[in-house]
Amino acid sequence: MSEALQARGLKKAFNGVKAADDVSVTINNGEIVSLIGANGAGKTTFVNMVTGYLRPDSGTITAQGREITRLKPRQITRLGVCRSFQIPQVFNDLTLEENLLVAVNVAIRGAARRHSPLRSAGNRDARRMVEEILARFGLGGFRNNRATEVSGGTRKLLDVGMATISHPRVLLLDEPTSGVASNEKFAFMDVVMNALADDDVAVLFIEHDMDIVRRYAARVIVFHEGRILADGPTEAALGQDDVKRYVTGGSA
Ligand SMILES: Nc1ncnc2c1ncn2[C@@H]1O[C@H](COP(=O)(O)OP(=O)(O)OP(=O)(O)O)[C@@H](O)[C@H]1O
Repeated sequence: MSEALQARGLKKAFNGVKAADDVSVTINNGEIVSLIGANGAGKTTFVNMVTGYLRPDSGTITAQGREITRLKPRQITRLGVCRSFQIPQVFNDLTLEENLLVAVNVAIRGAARRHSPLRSAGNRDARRMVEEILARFGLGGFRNNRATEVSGGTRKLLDVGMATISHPRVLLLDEPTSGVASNEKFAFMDVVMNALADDDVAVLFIEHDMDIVRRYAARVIVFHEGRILADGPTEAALGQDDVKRYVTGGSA
């Protein structure tokens, strides 16, 4: 099956404000998709619903053909839909290596209760997994630094690395480049995309910087007032008149 994620007719209102108003999206395996839209357009609401942090008022969500609509975040993670947050969810007082060890052990413990190659992983496997992520995300040189001692970009790489521990089929990144210095953004995204390139993982990332969107996304989904204004190949979507008018201000 090529469908990694399918959302159908998602609706969510907060005190009468329609944060999602009949949102339907299908994402295929291996697609790199950017979610864009003005502040309050409904991007994070969509990501929160897909990852179980918010329950839609109506609509359905499936991942690899399996319904996940009412599952808890941890259950959804175990089914291969993982995320990073706008603010990195890392332990500031731990080193990068220790942060990864904690995350790997949580993943292994979760896997013990289901059919997963991680189920029988022991301490040595945990160490190997940590080494693999340190290498894949170019973090080896910072392994003994605490999370507070490294740059915003490095902390974000750690966060994204932690989100990939169980080799997700769908990875949602909420503003991955926020908090990354502007002169580091492209290098940061290069590392992230290279690290994910071999996994055939579908990547959805929320982004406000159209230079980043153009460079890394093959497809763009444009949110506006809780609805999807455009969904298609990057240049076609960004070139749409209403997208220029309501979202990119004609600059894209
Ligand atoms: N927990 C909540 N309680 C009340 N209103 C909310 C909540 N979450 C989102 N909203 C509202 O839903 C709408 C969509 O918000 P959402 O955060 O999804 O937008 P966004 O596109 O991610 O914006 P941003 O780019 O600013 O992060 C906004 O009007 C917002 O105020």
